[in-house]
Amino acid sequence: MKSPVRVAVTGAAGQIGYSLLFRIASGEMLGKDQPVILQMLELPMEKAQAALKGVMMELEDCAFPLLAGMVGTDDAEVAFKDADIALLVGARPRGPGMERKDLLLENAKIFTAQGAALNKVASRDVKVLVVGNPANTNAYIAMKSAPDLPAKNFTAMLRLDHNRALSQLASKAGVPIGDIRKLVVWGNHSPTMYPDYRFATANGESLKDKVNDADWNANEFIPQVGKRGAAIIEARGLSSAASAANAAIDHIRDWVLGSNGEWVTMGVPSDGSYGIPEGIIYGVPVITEGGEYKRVEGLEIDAFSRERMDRTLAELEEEREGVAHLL
Ligand SMILES: NC(=O)c1ccc[n+]([C@@H]2O[C@H](COP(=O)([O-])OP(=O)(O)OC[C@H]3O[C@@H](n4cnc5c(N)ncnc54)[C@H](O)[C@@H]3O)[C@@H](O)[C@H]2O)c1
Ligand SMILES: O=C(O)C[C@H](O)C(=O)O
Repeated sequence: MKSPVRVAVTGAAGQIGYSLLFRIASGEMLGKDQPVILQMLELPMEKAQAALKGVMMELEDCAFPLLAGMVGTDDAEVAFKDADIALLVGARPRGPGMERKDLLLENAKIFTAQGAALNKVASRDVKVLVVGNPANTNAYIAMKSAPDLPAKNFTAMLRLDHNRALSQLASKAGVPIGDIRKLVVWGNHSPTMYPDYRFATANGESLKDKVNDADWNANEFIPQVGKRGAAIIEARGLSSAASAANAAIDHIRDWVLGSNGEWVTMGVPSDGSYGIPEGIIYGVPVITEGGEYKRVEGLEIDAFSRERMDRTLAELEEEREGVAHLL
């Protein structure tokens, strides 16, 4: 039997938490042979703590053989103690009509405090995934607030965007989702993101050549993927939860267990490649192996792509400026 992995989840009693925790405990994230200890953080408020207690009762009632322990707390240093993986979900979500920018300052404070707590008590190898919005900039804040941890350990979730793009492309090209390779979503998890299917293939065939529709790309695919979060909020009255939890599972599973040579999108601190200034947390194509991610390098960036990539970068730089006084 493997020794248990400590998985911290913040916002554990929220919508995403409720879709996420049970799948982690059942082995869908780290494997059916990997015991986990769930370390769950919620706000120090009676209602949030009561809801967390209820979630823990339900976890108990599932009798998951892989669930080797549980901690429920309102103290980040307890939740992050020796954590191997930290899923930073807890933050205020957007409501109808709100832009991600509206959340920036409100949620930023959470990530300075949680970055500092991770810095103090988490495993030095902790893998951090920020889901709470604005996810890229929150990951940047947490990374900057944790100077003793390697910057590469901090990532933001663009996997939901990647998965959304996969579905849309599969439907347009008339190919099974599982056949699609080499898709990427560049940049910020916001409407400026750039889903890029120029390199995508299905069974070796170029999907750009197959689809051959620049108008669809510019006027349907890119905006629809970018605005999908708002469309879900409009339809549900609540932001996406099950699909977000699913993407978080995909992101961590691939990071830990490997992507078998396939491209996946992760928001990671830039190394300066592709004209993205170092340190900015930007969605890029990566291949994961042995618990590490490696950027796909040397892709050609044409003029259309450059313009899109610079636009989403400009937004990230603006967000970074907006929180500079907190760091
Ligand atoms: N990156 C993505 O693709 C993506 C997708 C969907 C949602 N999101 C974001 O994820 C976040 C959570 O969404 P949700 O629908 O679960 O929201 P929710 O309101 O249902 O749950 C959030 C939970 O976090 C808790 N919380 C708030 N501040 C906290 C703190 N400082 N420490 C611990 N817990 C805290 C709240 O009490 C609440 O239970 C939102 O910011 C949302 O916008 C991101
Ligand atoms: O769009 C939102 O605010 C929620 C989430 O980020 C999403 O993309 O569904």
